[in-house]
Amino acid sequence: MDYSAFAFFRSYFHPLWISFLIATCGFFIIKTLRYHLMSVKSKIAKLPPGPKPWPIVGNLPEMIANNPAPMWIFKVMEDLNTEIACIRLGNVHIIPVTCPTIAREILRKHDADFASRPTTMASGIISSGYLTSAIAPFGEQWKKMKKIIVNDLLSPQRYRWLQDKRNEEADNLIFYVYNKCNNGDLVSVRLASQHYCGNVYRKMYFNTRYFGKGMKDGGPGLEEIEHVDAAFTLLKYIYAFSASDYMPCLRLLDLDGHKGKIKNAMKIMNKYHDSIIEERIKQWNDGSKTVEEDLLDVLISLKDVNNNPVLTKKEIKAQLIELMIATIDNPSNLVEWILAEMLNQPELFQQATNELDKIVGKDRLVQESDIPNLNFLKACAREALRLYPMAPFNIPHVSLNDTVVGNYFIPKGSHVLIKRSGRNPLLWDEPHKFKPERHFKNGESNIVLTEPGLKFISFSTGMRSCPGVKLGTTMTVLLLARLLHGFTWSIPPTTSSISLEKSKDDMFLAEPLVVVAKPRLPTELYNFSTK
Ligand code: HEM
Repeated sequence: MDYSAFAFFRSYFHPLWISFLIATCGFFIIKTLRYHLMSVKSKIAKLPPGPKPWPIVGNLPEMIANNPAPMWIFKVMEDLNTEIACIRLGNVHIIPVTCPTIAREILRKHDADFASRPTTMASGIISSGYLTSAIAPFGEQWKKMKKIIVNDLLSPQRYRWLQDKRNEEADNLIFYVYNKCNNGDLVSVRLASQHYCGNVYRKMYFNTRYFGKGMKDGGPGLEEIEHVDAAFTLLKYIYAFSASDYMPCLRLLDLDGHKGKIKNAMKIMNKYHDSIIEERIKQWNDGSKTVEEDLLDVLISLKDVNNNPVLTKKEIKAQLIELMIATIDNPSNLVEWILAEMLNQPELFQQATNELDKIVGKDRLVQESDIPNLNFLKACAREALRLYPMAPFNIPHVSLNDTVVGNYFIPKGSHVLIKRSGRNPLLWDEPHKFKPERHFKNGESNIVLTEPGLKFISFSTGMRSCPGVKLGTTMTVLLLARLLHGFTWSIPPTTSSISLEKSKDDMFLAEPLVVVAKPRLPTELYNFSTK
């Protein structure tokens, strides 16, 4: 054997090479076996139980006859006594899931298999053709936008950078409610909460509270009310089971009127956003703007390695609309429900204010830095997430592969809908009762709003989970804390009790909570010169 042949032999039979070869072969053998196992399993496994579909239209007739669709789906599951079902709408398999164990199997074990989103009429319009992150199906565009949201908009440094803007809006909330009290007006908790969330959003992204002239009492003007209402309209219709999504031949007809409502709401959003975005891009291009002052500046200034803008104007516009929907809905809805529950259980008010007076005292306003110590308040927010989520189902996940879950076959392309509220009597005692103290049961001393066990869905888990945990928690808890620390709340004399009835066609309280607020802190704490 000459030297080169020996070297060849030595290099190819080096133990490292052999280990590498064994590992590679092992990997491919396991992958192939897993693939075969899955196809065998999927041949054996059956679809989850569900109502018998009609030819072509599937269960669409029943869905249309039983509005609202989510309630009908829950009823179908109850009648079938199942925690996972299969309902066929047109040729789409809808897989509703009400069981945390199966939810964990989907969002943890098979996370990558369920990492896509449906393409619907509404989501296509709202995201300008899937240019955004939450709505976009799995793919390069989703990866690009999610990375920007996580790294450039919601990073810990950015969160600290935006603190003054959030503080201004927390102060403005107190100022506005105080002015209402002083005028002897009742306070709409819904309006105050939604307005606070809208303000935080506008301040963070557009560096302004008002799109119009503004209001002296700190409240919303017509423009801000229109802006927030448009966002809630988009939210209401984005995944609203429009028949035309399952029967494309109906698309042109807009039979349920969803398309018209979405287009109107988009017109309003664009009316307020577009001119600001366009003017700002111009200012950066002509050099009249050089310092980043808000997140719109951040998005415009993102550059690739060749110093070209990372985002197009269209992408910025679409992403800002999606972020508005993502930011404002949950905190305002949760806080309205919490106050309604507290008005019916005054001892909860007492516990909350005891905590606030102990941690914060009465000679300053509650701040973001107090949140880690406000465990009872966080337990209230957690309890509201368990009972009163903003939507009946998590944002739909779409399966990218044939998969077996809970021993059932889930075909590629299925829309998986995981129930958000957690009211299973096997997991919760008195499941329908608002009992914040249940979250301290296991000696918990640091309450958080996340629920990785998916006993209810708060921020979800896995690849498509919410990147806004920190901001969402801060906005929810600070909104609640400011309202409870700054004011004593009571039922108007003309009302006997607060109804906890849920609205018929969405997840809000049926009637907006309009109640009496009285200042409970020294007068000087309410005097702000609002910006
Ligand atoms: C209390 C407040 C909030 C709650 C309860 C909440 C909850 C959720 C939930 C349940 C999802 C769906 C996860 C899934 O598909 O499995 C989600 C997605 C998302 N949220 Fe939030 N969210 C909150 C606040 C925010 C905020 C403040 C932002 C950003 C500023 C945000 C941005 C997003 C985005 C971009 C997604 C889509 C992620 C993806 O598809 O990859 N959220 N959120």
